[in-house]
Amino acid sequence: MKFYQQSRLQRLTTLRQEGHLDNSAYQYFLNDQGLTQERANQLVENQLTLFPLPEGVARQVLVDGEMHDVPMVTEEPSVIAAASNGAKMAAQGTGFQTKIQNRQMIGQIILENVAQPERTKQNLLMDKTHLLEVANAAHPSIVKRGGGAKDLRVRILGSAFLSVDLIVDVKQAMGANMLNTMLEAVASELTTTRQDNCLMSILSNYATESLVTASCVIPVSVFEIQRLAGNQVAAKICAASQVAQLDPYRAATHNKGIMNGIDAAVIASGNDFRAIESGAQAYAARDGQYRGLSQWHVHEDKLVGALTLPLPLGFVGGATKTLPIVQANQKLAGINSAEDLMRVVAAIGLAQNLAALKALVTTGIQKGHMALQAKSLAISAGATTNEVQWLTAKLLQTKKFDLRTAKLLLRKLRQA
Ligand SMILES: CC(C)(COP(=O)([O-])OP(=O)([O-])OC[C@H]1O[C@@H](n2cnc3c(N)ncnc32)[C@H](O)[C@@H]1OP(=O)([O-])[O-])[C@@H](O)C(=O)NCCC(=O)NCCSC(=O)C[C@@](C)(O)CC(=O)[O-]
Ligand SMILES: NC(=O)C1=CN([C@@H]2O[C@H](COP(=O)(O)OP(=O)(O)OC[C@H]3O[C@@H](n4cnc5c(N)ncnc54)[C@H](OP(=O)(O)O)[C@@H]3O)[C@@H](O)[C@H]2O)C=CC1
Repeated sequence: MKFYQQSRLQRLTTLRQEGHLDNSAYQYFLNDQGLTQERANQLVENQLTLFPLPEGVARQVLVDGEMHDVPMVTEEPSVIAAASNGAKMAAQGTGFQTKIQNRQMIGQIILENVAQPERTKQNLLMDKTHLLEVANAAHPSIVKRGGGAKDLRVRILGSAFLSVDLIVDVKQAMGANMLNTMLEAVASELTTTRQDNCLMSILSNYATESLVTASCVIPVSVFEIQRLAGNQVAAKICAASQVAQLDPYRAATHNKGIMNGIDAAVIASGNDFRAIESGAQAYAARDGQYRGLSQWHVHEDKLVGALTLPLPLGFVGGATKTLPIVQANQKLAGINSAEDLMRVVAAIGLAQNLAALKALVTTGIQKGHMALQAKSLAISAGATTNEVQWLTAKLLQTKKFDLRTAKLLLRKLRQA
């Protein structure tokens, strides 16, 4: 029986037997030892309750020669199936190859009312060594870990603003808090010793010093479907990716498909998904036009895809220790560092994109998506656990995926 056809308990047993869950992680998932109300009350303000979301796993995601089971948290049916589908197709070629271009965070101190921007810029740059020392003195523990402030750059914004950009090696953390501490120390130094007008200081989520690329090369024969030859499907996937380079209306949806996978994996990893979303969207508009983050082309008889985006993810810090499930997820995913996480999350984004594009240019999205969405429709219509399977099957038969039809069918079942 396929993994996704098994019951939840069977799936957990399979993962344990295959060695992907150790006993503590297995017990954690089995007994649903989620967040307690007490812990939640310590995490956010005015806490009322917990908001549960389903967590599933995309299986056998081949990244740099290693298989990963990637936990994904999402409310949307078909996302995890699509990620698994994309990963399966990629594994029939090279799997995903990844490259981390850098892993540093950028923070900004904004100066306002700068009378002589170019002169101030040069003065600040001359003071770079001292300012880096001030930054590092504000967070000495990261320096002991081999990280810390590494560079300082200055950009003139408009006629009277300057951005003093601090570049920090944050090691295994996402680094927002440590960066903000450093930035405020440097801002205070600028105000007191140089009388600069500091408007604000905060890290930038446009994390262009934390770029990662995932790519894959897949024989076009993998894409053969019904009447369409593999090379025809591959050509259509390339054409779809080209449209996302030309049209922001299509690019936004193309990128939503990528973020279906990325957000779900990022949430499961306990990272700040708003930070990742904002960085990815800014990067998509980096040359002044908003474009698709991934591109596909055919080379000889292979489909070649690549996705590059900023993924400043943390393996420690943030919610990675405060949400107990994150440690179980890290074990399940076989992730041991921030770099592992960046590679796997980028791969999931490309897998998700491939599955969506293939569906769009062949059967259309509704066939696969609605087959899985029908279950949600059945639940929305009020079906009980015992009725869901019957109603889902009926909806697929009628091919009418609306609430009215679902309610009507359910009423008929109950009257029978
Ligand atoms: C839905 C599928 C996967 C069906 O896929 P399929 O090809 O019709 O079915 P299949 O039975 O041949 O399955 C192929 C593989 O998919 C996986 N798979 C198949 N079913 C399951 C399942 N129940 N649970 C877990 N995994 C599943 C699994 O890996 C399976 O291989 P197998 O293990 O059988 O050898 C396919 O049609 C697909 O990938 N569609 C894309 C769906 C999608 O992208 N959904 C997101 C919502 S739409 C959206 O928000 C984004 C979008 C589309 O707008 C982005 C864009 O426009 O670019
Ligand atoms: N714009 C944004 O995106 C903003 C985001 N945030 C939030 O900030 C949080 C992330 O900030 P972050 O600074 O990462 O998290 P934390 O404040 O949790 O700090 C991480 C800490 O982990 C410790 N640590 C232990 N081992 C390591 C290691 N190997 N490498 C690096 N650090 C290690 C360090 O402390 P020590 O060395 O002292 O042990 C480090 O300061 C998220 O919750 C995010 O939502 C906050 C403000 C703005």
